[in-house]
Amino acid sequence: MKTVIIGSNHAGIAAANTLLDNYPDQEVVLIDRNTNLSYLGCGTALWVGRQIDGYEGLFYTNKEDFIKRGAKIHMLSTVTNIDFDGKVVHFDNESGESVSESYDKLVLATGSKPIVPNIPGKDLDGIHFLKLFQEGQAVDKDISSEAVKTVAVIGAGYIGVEIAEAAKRRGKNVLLFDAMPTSLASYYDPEFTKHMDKNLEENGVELHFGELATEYKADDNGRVNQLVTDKAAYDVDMVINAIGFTANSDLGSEHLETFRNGAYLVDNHQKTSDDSVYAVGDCATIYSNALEATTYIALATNAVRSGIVAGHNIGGTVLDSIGVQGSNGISIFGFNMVSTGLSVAAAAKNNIDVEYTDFEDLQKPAFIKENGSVKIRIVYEKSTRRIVGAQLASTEDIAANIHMFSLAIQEHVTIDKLKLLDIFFLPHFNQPYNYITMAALKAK
Ligand SMILES: Cc1cc2nc3c(=O)[nH]c(=O)nc-3n(C[C@H](O)[C@H](O)[C@H](O)COP(=O)(O)OP(=O)(O)OC[C@H]3O[C@@H](n4cnc5c(N)ncnc54)[C@H](O)[C@@H]3O)c2cc1C
Ligand SMILES: NC(=O)c1ccc[n+]([C@@H]2O[C@H](COP(=O)([O-])OP(=O)(O)OC[C@H]3O[C@@H](n4cnc5c(N)ncnc54)[C@H](O)[C@@H]3O)[C@@H](O)[C@H]2O)c1
Repeated sequence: MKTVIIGSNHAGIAAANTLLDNYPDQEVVLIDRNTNLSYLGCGTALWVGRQIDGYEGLFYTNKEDFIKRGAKIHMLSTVTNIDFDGKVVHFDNESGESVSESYDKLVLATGSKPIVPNIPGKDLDGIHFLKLFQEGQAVDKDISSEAVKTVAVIGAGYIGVEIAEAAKRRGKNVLLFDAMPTSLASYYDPEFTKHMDKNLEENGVELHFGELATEYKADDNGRVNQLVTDKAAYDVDMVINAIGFTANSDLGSEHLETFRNGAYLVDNHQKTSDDSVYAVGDCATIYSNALEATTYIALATNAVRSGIVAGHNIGGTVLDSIGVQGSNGISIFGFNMVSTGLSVAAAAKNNIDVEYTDFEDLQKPAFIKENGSVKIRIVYEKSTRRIVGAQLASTEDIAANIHMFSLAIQEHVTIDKLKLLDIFFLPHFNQPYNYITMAALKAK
């Protein structure tokens, strides 16, 4: 059995690893247009902001490793066309020749592409995106220039907020814009984002929310020097666009069924509408246990798990995807936020009638000196009382809490089941009347 995988980043790599590690008879071919594989984009802001020494540690595998394990891998090779009936993938290889690979099974792991703001001046010099390693290098180079004093970041989602912090850490004036009235509006309710907004402001990031970029203007050399919005004009030396990703499904969208954003529609084996074709990671849909529906969530964590599921099903072991909660986290200037499932705002947008319960308390008993306050919100469906989301914010390390809520959503746990849940107590870590128990007990 020969499997061709198009795209060898997180999702494609996970599918390839699963096949190579578990099914020795499988012939695996990887094709990718990039020079590198396995780049952890999550490290870009850490590297650009000089919180880590360099980018070298941001790759976890390479071409040679796949060759050693018996796979064939074509890097710098762009797939131009797929003959789904004849089961052949056509691509331009590293030498520029048009070549092909036949397949028994095909895995589409072509990921996502940044959404481009469609405004005048969008192609000027000094305007960046932040997806590929090479784009991270370009941003780092520009930020390292003395001439760049003011950086505008368009989009205050995860990439925008993280790179705004990085640019600030490099001593730049940073202007952060978003169409929404707060940062991180897709992940948290305003009661939580207001703390992140305050944190950004206190650290010198200038916030411009509810303000839309309408034009980028250039100097005589064709480099951006002004950002015009629906409210004002700002002199800037560099722009970073981060207004979200969309699925990169150009190769198969005419042949395969797709979701409303163009992502390949897949079943719980990651199989598309073509029996021989699987799709994984950011180019595919995913099942949300909170929504109880198919949706689109571009995250590396989902990419890895979907690659594993596809790999096993292709290899011959039936493995059902268990769906996801879209769990995510962010840490900015020492302030941490994590969320899973639906916020109250996201539930409303999806016509799910919810209640929520909030609580705020110190992480540890007051007699412990190093201690921060934690704010928690648990969101549950009114009719069934199943938990559909949770959000936490603190200067404390609260990250691991969210995994429990992720499992609760996956397993349809009700808010009432959480009230007397056995949660250990040790003053080094938490309180006997801890905020999870207290929030659950307070639920209406
Ligand atoms: C700056 C940044 C920070 C992030 N931080 C986090 C984080 O902290 N946590 C998290 O969970 N997620 C994070 N993400 C999201 C995460 O990186 C993506 O969800 C993940 O990369 C998706 O993996 P993928 O393999 O599906 O797709 P991609 O990473 O998009 O890879 C797709 C691959 O397909 C190749 N390809 C596409 N078309 C073709 C073609 N025609 N021919 C050949 N090859 C092709 C591309 O070259 C690429 O290598 C971050 C993303 C960015 C950009
Ligand atoms: N910490 C993490 O887990 C992490 C880090 C980086 C990226 N990612 C993932 O990568 C993907 C891409 O990240 P992203 O930050 O580009 O997307 P995002 O969806 O997190 O944020 C996009 C932001 O852009 C705003 N926006 C949309 N259109 C706009 C417009 N015309 N003008 C101004 N603002 C506009 C939205 O309101 C939103 O706040 C996401 O799926 C994200 O979850 C995750």
